[in-house]
Amino acid sequence: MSGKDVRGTAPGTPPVPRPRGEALPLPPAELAAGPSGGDDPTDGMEEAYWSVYDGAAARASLSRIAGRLPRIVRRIGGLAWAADRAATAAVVVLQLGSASMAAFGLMASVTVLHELFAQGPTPDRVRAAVPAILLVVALLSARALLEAGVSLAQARLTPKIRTALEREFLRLTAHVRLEVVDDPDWHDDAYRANDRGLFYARQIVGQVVSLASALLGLVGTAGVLAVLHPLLILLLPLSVVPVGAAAVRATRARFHSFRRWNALQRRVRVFSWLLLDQDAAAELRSDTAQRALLDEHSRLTTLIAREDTRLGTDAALLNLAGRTAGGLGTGVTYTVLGAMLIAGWLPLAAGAGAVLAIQASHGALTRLVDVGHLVYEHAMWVDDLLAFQERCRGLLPRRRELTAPGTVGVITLEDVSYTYPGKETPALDGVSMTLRAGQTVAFVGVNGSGKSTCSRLLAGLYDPDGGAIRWDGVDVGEMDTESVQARVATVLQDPVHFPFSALANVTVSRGTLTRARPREALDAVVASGADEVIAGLPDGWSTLLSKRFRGGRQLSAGQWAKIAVARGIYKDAPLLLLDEPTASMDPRAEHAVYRAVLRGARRPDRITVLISHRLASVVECDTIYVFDDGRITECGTHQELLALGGAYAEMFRLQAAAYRDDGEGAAAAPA
Ligand SMILES: Nc1ncnc2c1ncn2[C@@H]1O[C@H](COP(=O)(O)OP(=O)(O)OP(=O)(O)O)[C@@H](O)[C@H]1O
Repeated sequence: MSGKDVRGTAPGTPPVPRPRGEALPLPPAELAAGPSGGDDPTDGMEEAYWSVYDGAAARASLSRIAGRLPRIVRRIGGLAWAADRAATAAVVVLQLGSASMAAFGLMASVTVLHELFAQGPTPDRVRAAVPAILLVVALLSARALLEAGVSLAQARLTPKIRTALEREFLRLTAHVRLEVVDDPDWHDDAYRANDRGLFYARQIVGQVVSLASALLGLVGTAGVLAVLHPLLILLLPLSVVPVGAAAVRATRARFHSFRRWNALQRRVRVFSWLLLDQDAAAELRSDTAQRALLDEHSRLTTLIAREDTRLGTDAALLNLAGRTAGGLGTGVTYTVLGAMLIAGWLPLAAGAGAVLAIQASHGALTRLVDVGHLVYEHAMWVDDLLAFQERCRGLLPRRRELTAPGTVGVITLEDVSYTYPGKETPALDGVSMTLRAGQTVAFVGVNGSGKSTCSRLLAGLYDPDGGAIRWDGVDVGEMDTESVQARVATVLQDPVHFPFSALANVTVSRGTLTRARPREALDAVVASGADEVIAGLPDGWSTLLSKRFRGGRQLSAGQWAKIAVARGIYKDAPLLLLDEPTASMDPRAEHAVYRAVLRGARRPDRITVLISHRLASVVECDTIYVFDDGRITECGTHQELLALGGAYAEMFRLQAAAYRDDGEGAAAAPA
């Protein structure tokens, strides 16, 4: 189709770039700043789908919590075991030991009381009680030592679990397919998992240990009570269950609240970040936009504060109701105990021992309910984090035995189409082309015509919905995705400004910040013109390229562009994609880059694709593809396309006219 208008437009009737779609209506005079401050301030904000699968807390009852706790403990135990077996075993053994000491201590205390309440003169009774008192002291000391051991083992275990989870979380989020990252729902999930899941993962180990300690303490003291009189055990729940129920209700309310407020919090963070961000600082000031942003930030935080107060008030009232009911329960317990003593069911010494044991059981059971609900709540966030990680595992790029070859002779696109998730019209629609090693090709066309999308498909960042991309006849869809990405170097117009040294900014394209190939690094920076930039830095290659750190340097946009081109060249890939890399460079620098990658240093084993709006820079390309509305409408050499007199010829003349120095300039350009 060389030299032809693939839409069949007759030469001489140039399809001048035109606006697409309906005529745009006037915008409204007033803008909604965001969610309103009505009953539900998240009105109008999309609820993320994560809330659908994670509504368990809102329906939590005591029995449900009790039913789930064993599974949670097993899960956290599994994480702990995987992180550090020795420390996990130590926590379990020492915890069991500490609980036994507590139970024996209580029994010894009952013996002390028994001796003190026995018949006979007081000095004799005290003397008789001394061995039991010494035993109590010894047991309590042993318990303190064992608990210190638990804390030490826990201190070793907790950071390991958190680090392992965080590492895995970042590994997964950094590797999921690119279109996943474009999905706002995924961002909600990732934000929540990062903000809450990782945070609670650190706390939950300690809480599970406290839960186990409370449970073991309860078993011990209940055992002591059973020895004194079995009826006493039945009285216990009276005083603590109401408190626990109130705590569970408060948890449920908190969870509801967070679910509603997650999206809002994220919005607040966006404003805080914009107000803090160094890159936004200059524009913020020149637009005098600080006040508008601060106003919106303050409006949102006021809504959040109001909700926090409502939540706190509800929790306090619930707590009060729970404690009142709990107090009544305790009153009933002691009344029954008194009645048992009066009826002679219990000797006085056993009654005093029972008071001690009831108090200890009461404490243990309250702690159990309290920590149990915390563990239940926090485990949901940890579960949520683990579920998110699991979901990310299903969103990773394709893994295959077959890897992309180190060199490629011909890349073909056969009728390739691609539609972005959530969009109805395709960004690429039936694109075919052949790219040969040693060639430089250009993609040109109006904004939004599909050039970058096509280059992202070539780079293996997206998979086509239809058609195929082949490397020397082999479908890329059969190859391991990351191996394809590793064989393509992409340079973007807005490259990432890595806050690393100048050298690491170049070497990062080969996946390392610490190792360099000196000769190749130098060649790459010379080719891109970054050599002069680096030579002008105080510490040369070692200069940190970020003002955020002491001693760091800030580069200009054009200087960053040169570094980015060097990074692309240094990757030494068989396919080099340059997506408007020179837009911010000065004319001399741009010229030098084109000399390096397009003319002088053209490599026989490399395919170079250049996307550019400056048509003067694509003149020497072997083939120029003209994109329009996701399709290729023309292709050929510069001369062929000029002769065709289509969209390319029109755009070229338009730009050329702007450079004419006869004073007519743009006025001479066709309308
Ligand atoms: N990440 C994305 N998610 C959804 N739609 C996208 C995304 N990126 C691009 N698009 C849409 O796909 C179409 C093609 O965009 P693309 O970036 O490929 O155009 P382009 O020719 O490179 O434009 P430009 O010259 O402005 O860089 C446009 O309608 C654009 O809005």
